[in-house]
Amino acid sequence: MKVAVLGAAGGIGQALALLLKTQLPAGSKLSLYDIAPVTPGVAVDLSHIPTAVEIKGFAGEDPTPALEGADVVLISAGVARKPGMDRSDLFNINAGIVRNLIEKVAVTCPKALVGIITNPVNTTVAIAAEVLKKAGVYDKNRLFGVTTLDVIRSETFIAELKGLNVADVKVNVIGGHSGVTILPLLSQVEGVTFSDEEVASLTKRIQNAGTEVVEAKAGGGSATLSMGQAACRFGMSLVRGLQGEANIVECAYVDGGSEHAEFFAQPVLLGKNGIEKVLPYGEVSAFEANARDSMLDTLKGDIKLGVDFVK
Ligand SMILES: NC(=O)c1ccc[n+]([C@@H]2O[C@H](COP(=O)([O-])OP(=O)(O)OC[C@H]3O[C@@H](n4cnc5c(N)ncnc54)[C@H](O)[C@@H]3O)[C@@H](O)[C@H]2O)c1
Ligand SMILES: O=C(O)C[C@H](O)C(=O)O
Repeated sequence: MKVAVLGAAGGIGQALALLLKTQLPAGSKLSLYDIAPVTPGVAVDLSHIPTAVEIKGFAGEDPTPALEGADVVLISAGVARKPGMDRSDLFNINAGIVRNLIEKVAVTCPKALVGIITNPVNTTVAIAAEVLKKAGVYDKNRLFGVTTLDVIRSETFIAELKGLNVADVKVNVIGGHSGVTILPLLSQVEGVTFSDEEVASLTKRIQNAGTEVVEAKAGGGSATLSMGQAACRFGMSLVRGLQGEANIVECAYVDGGSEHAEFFAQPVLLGKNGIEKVLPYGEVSAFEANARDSMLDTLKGDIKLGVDFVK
């Protein structure tokens, strides 16, 4: 099993690489790539951790050596928000970065499962899909926008509010990954009830949680450590699915034939070929149905921006 992290010298990349070095199955290979010259050094640093995961780091303009033979590629390369910015403000820089990296993925490891972390996810995933289509290697079951941070935030905040053991809290988060497009399905959480006020305020907190971190870091970036954990959880789920483990389900932003939009975050069953099955997200409350329908213009606009960028 080989996992490549692109953007590996960054805040997310380093945290993710550390977690993968300690959690990937014995015998795995972990390859780190970033334009930053420090990247081989990051790999040397991590290589001193005693796990049976072989790690190599690559810097420079060409990610090809890091991508050769990769089964899973996780991409966090690009710039992060500062206070006052929206995720869409990152489009101008990150769109080109994702396009260029995916062009290399298409040539070097077209069968890899690709998880896109780089924002704006609603748009960068559409960019990746168009690039892969252009190269003739698009497989909708192998491309994912990583929305796991919305899921772990929801689990954490629900457990805090209701005094639950966070390990017992499971929640689907559907839609996309920005503002109103993030929709936690609180009505489905087992063993708790929420008042209307709690639903409204908790939904808002989950939707604005990225901004909560951006403001707290006061110009020093956005979520990196919680995102490293979220990306590791998602990456490990991809790996476990590839290894044939049963019942691996995660919410992700995928081209899953949704009736709502070309890309939509919802639960998917993972397996040896990526998505084995797109799962229904279940019954929703009137509040959730309204929030879902109201987000669609925004989400479709975000997707169109990505499609038009490549066309
Ligand atoms: N999906 C999510 O839930 C989520 C959560 C948090 C952050 N993000 C996004 O992830 C991205 C990275 O955030 P971060 O905090 O790690 O930023 P960061 O600035 O700490 O790291 C980004 C890294 O990307 C590298 N990079 C830039 N251009 C590159 C290229 N062409 N090839 C390879 N590497 C390149 C930089 O050198 C840097 O090391 C941002 O776009 C951020 O908005 C997404
Ligand atoms: O908010 C951001 O800009 C980063 C990330 O998308 C997050 O949700 O924390």
